[in-house]
Amino acid sequence: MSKALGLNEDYIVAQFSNKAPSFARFNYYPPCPRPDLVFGVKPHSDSGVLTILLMDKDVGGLQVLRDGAWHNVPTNPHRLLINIGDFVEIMSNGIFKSPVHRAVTNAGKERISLAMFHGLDPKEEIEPATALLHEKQPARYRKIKAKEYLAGFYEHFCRGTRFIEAVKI
Ligand SMILES: O=C(O)CCC(=O)C(=O)O
Ligand SMILES: [Fe+2]
Repeated sequence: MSKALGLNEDYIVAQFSNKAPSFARFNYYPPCPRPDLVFGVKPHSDSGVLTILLMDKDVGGLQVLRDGAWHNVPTNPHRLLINIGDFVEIMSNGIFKSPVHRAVTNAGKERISLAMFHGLDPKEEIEPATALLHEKQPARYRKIKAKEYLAGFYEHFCRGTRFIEAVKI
C-alpha cells in the first residue's frame, strides 16, 4: 500500500510499534425473525489500520456501501477479506478510503465471522503522510492521537455517525 501511494515501502509498516494492539472478534449472528428491522452490525468503517475478515463459508450477510448502494460480499470458504481502516484513510490523505460496511441478519440461518483488527499504539499520532502533501493537495485530515481517535470513534459509532468526518479539515 505504501508503494502504491509512492511512499517509502515501509512507511505504513513503520507506524506499527510493538505496542500496536491487535485483537480478534468472533461475531455470532443468530437467526433473526425480522431481518428487515435488525442489523447484525450497523453501518460503520473499521477504525484501525487493517482488518482481516474470515467470513462464514456458507451464509452471506456482509454488505459494502459503494456510490450510495449496498452490495453483497459473496461468501467463499477460501477467501480472507482485507478491509482498510480509518487510520489508513488518514495516512493516505483520503487516497485510500476505509469502506463503510454492515452485516445484515438472516431469518433462517445463523452466521459466524472472525475479524482480526490491527491498530496502532494509542500514543501514536496519525496524520496524512507529509510526502503526499503539496500546495494543490493540502492535508484533508487533522493530526490526532490514536487514543483520541478511538474515543471519538466509539462515541460516533453509538450515535450512528462516523468520526472520520469530524477529523476532516
Ligand atoms: O460479520 C461480518 O462479516 C463483518 C463484521 C464487521 O464488520 C466487524 O466486526 O467490524
Ligand atoms: Fe467492520
